[in-house]
Amino acid sequence: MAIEVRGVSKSFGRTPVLKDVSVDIASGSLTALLGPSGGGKSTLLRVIAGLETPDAGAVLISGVDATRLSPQRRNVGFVFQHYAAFKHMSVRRNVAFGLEIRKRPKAEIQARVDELLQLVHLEQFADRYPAQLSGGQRQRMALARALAVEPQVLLLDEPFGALDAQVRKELRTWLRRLHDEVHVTTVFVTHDQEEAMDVADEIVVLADGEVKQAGRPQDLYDNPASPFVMSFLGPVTELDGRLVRPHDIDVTAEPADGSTAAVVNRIVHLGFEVRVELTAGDRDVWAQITRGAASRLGLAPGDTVHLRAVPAAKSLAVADA
Ligand SMILES: Nc1ncnc2c1ncn2[C@@H]1O[C@H](COP(=O)(O)OP(=O)(O)OP(=O)(O)O)[C@@H](O)[C@H]1O
Repeated sequence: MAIEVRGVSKSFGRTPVLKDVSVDIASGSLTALLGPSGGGKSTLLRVIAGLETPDAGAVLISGVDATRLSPQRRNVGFVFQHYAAFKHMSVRRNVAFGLEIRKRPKAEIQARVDELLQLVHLEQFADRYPAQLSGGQRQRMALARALAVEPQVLLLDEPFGALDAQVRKELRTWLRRLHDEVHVTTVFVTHDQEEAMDVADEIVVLADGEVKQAGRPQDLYDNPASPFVMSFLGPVTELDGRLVRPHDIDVTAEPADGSTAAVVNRIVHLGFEVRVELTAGDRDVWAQITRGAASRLGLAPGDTVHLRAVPAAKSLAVADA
């Protein structure tokens, strides 16, 4: 179901946390709310869920004004970072919980829970207790529980935030696949741009309570609306007063039209790529080049080289920051 957030504002005391926020979330999409800590992501998610009431503006779910509806009546599933499972209940009972309180017939519950456990690859753990699962398995159980009642919308607040990097990566791939199977409109909060780029169809960049930009990951990366978005979505460096992506800088031994001389300080080999740290005038700058390019140039600290942004490079004036 599509979600429309229209002109939502919310303050806690005198502090505005959401300022006239409007967001369109397409039906069946997987959308990331991405931004720095304290930017208002969780608050926006809670407003969509009905756990917070906005001071102004509206939330429409599937075209219906849900602003004054209780969370229960919005038909949303919710998963938090520190998911609280029922410790004394088996995985199966945890997943069944929402269906049991809705007094669904036993056979239906059993069939649905089996299907969900399969979907989240926990069928062999059905009779374990939450304490006997790994963190990643517990989060998958939380997702199965949220999906059990067939929500129209799934809202995930840093669902993998507390897990280590490797498990996070596995779970986000898994979430993407799950979403491709069930297509429930999903919004997840993250402060990790790589996670957002990897998983989401759409990214909404939220900072200081405002939507800084929204769009497809590649579009935001290639055409950031501001230096803030550009630096939030990937590495940047400054060359001649402009922000550019370090992989968009050409490093040459000889000067070229419009190039800037720079002195090599340090060369860092990062597997396939090489990070070259330099000083141009009184400014630090870095370029990311391939191993092949680095060895062709025969770079060494103290060398003077010449830098130029490649012709198609996206760059923004630093003064806009
Ligand atoms: N119930 C509340 N009462 C008072 N202030 C709050 C409340 N909830 C959130 N805030 C404040 O609102 C601001 C935005 O918080 P929010 O949790 O929405 O940000 P966030 O982008 O999700 O950050 P994080 O990534 O750290 O979770 C913060 O400054 C926070 O301290």
